[in-house]
Amino acid sequence: MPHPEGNPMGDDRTPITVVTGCLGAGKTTLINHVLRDPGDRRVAVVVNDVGEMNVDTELIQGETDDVIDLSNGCICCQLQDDLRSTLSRLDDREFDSLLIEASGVSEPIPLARTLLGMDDETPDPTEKYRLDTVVSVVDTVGFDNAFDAETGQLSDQAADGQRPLTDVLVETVEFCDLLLLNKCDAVSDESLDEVAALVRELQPNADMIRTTYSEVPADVILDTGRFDFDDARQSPGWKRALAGGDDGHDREGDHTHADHDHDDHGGHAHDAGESVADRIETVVYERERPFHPERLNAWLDDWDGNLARTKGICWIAGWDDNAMGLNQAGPSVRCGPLGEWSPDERETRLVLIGTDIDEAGVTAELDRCLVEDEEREPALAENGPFPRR
Ligand SMILES: Nc1nc2c(ncn2[C@@H]2O[C@H](COP(=O)(O)OP(=O)(O)OP(=O)(O)O)[C@@H](O)[C@H]2O)c(=O)[nH]1
Repeated sequence: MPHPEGNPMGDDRTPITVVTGCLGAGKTTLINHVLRDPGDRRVAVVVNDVGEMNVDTELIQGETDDVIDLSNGCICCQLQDDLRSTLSRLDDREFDSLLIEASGVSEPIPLARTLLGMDDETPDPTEKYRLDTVVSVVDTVGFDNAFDAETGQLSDQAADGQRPLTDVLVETVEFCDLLLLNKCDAVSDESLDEVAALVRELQPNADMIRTTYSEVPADVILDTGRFDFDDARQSPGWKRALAGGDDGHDREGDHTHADHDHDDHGGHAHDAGESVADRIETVVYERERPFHPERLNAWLDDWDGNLARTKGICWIAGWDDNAMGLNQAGPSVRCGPLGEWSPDERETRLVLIGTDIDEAGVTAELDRCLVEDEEREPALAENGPFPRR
């Protein structure tokens, strides 16, 4: 079935749907489900696996002959060239939609940039294709565990030997236009509501559908005309909070006041009848004074299980020429130089998203990490704690 409003602006290029999500989330299950009942579309599939053997290709091959295997690397980095040349080789007249299953460790933004021809490499995929939909399949069981300070299961598994899975998990949620909360059969209703509320805070824009065995009709993910790169880049909850967008934040230029979403969440009183969604909070922390590196590092080490996501820039003493990007997703915390800034730009701007955050407490903790008036600013120590990777 074609896109209900026809191709956007008469665009007759072949639509691409990218399926992202962590290892084991249900991406292959989704693709097989769609291939079993694609309507009147012919669908080709590109499957990426980081290992030498692409198991998913074998799992999908039973459903269609049109499976292209890209393995032994990730299409968002090592296999970008292979992806471009594969797409250009394919005869796009043979199919109506192309599904790309990203590996469980693929970062969605570089992959989207490749598909949108934004890296100016040849062959340019946009000659034949348009990126149509980015679906993020969320393993609700894994998500629940990943952000649980007690278990923190995902954090123990190195995704590619370097990046913790929580990073990838959060990125795929933040950069998409459709979310499938999958494995709904395997979590309690309460956990599911909690995951849904947290996912919504991380990603306020994308449509969200609860699924079991990734069961959605094909036309929900194929040729939808949903994708817009700029919208997707601006949609993460932390970006909107920092920009003072429509998230209920009061930002009156008061850089010494941590703020949060009182309107949406009804303040701090957590009585028994309060829903999980009410307990998810976003706090903005802004200061024009540098952090003491050792104290900030100790605070980062002592990850508060209630904080699911912290993102933003920090001014860290000793690193005065560099805006330091802080990126925390569950127990994974990275912080390193993002680029130079001029002296009058220096400030810390952080967004903290989590459940039952004690706003005053976390603000006071962060304030204690700042360099005091009477303290001499620490010089950049050679063996200092930053960058943290
Ligand atoms: N209980 C339950 N299991 C599911 C569901 N969806 C998928 N699974 C199972 O979860 C496992 C992983 O599913 P896949 O579809 O292979 O996951 P994937 O995202 O393709 O995994 P990778 O390719 O390793 O990244 C399989 O055993 C599926 O049968 C679901 O909704 N509920």
